[in-house]
Amino acid sequence: MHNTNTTMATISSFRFFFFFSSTTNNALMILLISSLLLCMIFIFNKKIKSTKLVAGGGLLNLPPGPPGWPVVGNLFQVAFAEKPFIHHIGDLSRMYGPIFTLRMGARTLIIVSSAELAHEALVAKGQLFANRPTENPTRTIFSSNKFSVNSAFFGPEWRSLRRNMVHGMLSTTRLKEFGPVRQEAMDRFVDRLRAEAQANHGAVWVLKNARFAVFCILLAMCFGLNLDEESIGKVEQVMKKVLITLTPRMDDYLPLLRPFFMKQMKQAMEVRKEQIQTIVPLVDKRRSILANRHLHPDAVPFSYLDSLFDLKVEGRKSTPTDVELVTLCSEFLNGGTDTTAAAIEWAIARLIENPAIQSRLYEEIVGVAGETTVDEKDTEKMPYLQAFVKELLRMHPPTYFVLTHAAVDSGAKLGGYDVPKGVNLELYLPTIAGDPKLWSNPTKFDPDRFITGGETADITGVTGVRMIPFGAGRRICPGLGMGTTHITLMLARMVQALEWRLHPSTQLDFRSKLEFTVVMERPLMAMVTPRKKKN
Ligand code: HEM
Repeated sequence: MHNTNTTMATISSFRFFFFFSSTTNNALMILLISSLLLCMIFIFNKKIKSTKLVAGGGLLNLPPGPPGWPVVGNLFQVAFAEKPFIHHIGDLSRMYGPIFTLRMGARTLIIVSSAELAHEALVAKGQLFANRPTENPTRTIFSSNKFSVNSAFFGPEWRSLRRNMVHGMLSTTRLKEFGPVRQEAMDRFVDRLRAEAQANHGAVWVLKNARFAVFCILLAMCFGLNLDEESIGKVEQVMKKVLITLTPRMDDYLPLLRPFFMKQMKQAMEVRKEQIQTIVPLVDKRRSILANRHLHPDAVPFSYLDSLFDLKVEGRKSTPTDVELVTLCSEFLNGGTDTTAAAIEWAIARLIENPAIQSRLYEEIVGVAGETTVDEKDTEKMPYLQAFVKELLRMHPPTYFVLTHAAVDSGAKLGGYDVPKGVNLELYLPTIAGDPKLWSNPTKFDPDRFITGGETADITGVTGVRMIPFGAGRRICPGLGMGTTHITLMLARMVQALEWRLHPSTQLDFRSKLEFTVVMERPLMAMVTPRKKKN
């Protein structure tokens, strides 16, 4: 999820309407709304004639905007709607087809929602649409002027950063080296769940615990430091603040309003300062360990940060500065935390909904691991668990959209339509993985579709797009392997150690909301019972 350190902030790029609920000053509000009107009238007249333009009518069942002002209808409806318009993308694509244009203030978004067009954009014409759009001033600061893998323009700088992340840290070999770190983090995770259950009559918060567990692993991989829980918690809080700060605001869509957002900009700068003050000491600590290895025989042998210290980036003379290291490390931490935790929350909800699936998973785990604690090698021998994770990512991709893409050059065409250079290209995932033309009974959660059902899915999208929870093509998530490893191992450990049931005071509710990633609208509180054997 994904700008800057923000896998997720870009993905939640439609949450700017929340701004309204947090503004208290009425006079400022009136001023803002009048400026907004003026802006709409004067700025947004250029049209992309070739794709269908959603002109307000139909969206959220509100009356259409005045003729000739397509943006007015949309922006107002989006800004004042109680529900995020993101929930209406499916309706919009049914109405306007798999490619349409939305005008959001000064930004133009082309929304793509079919497998065919996603394949064309990301794979067949991947090179043409592998760029990222320009950023707002807040993001530019947090991304050190687009010096991160997810935010960099398509070009040599991006290639160097991405190659380093993949080979330096996310390759299969590196992933294996960090097996013991994951195993230890999983032991602590299961202990935490047991302790929380014991203290709360069997109840546990799924998302919060999963988030913390995966954050611990990523932190160890990123800095190669063994931190205590309190220090980990502090870094986690700062990273959360960063994500909140990067949530798009009204002035991102209407830059003329920026003078009214000076206070928010100042607050953002304070968060950036706090982020730097929190991360730089970790960078220094690792530097000192590397300089005095003989004094730290138990130190983690390698970390992502180590690969960055001497990184030669194409087209640059110097290695990354400390502030740039903060940006790159934050991207690493944020990229895999909320995405994985969200997947775990949905997974547990599905296990609670389907006790038969839960029993089958447990039996598979016991059948392979026996009396021992299940590990990564065991999970490779568990076809049902693998199918469960695939089905999970099909029905509950942790993000609604891949990160925003953009055309590298002018003249690019998608589905026969023009895609101008400065436009945001947004690929919507749920309509692809839920397409009845591609999947049998797509609304049913059924891991067996991948076993007895004969359905297949190449989640990289190379051989055809059917479900692409990690995107596809040049910008595909480099953490695909690590993300699925974490989800699979966490689930195996959670099911082996505990039996999961619904908390009596709650109902299962599969509605979703955006909180950096797509999480359950009502955070899942589950009841757990330790399995007889102590794992
Ligand atoms: C379940 C886990 C994860 C999911 C569902 C996920 C999903 C995604 C998606 C949809 C994208 C956008 C692809 C595009 O723009 O076409 C992305 C990009 C990215 N992800 Fe992940 N991700 C996960 C885990 C991770 C992890 C563990 C890391 C690293 C530690 C990571 C780092 C990144 C980076 C750096 C990018 C930007 C790639 C680029 O622009 O070249 N992600 N991810």
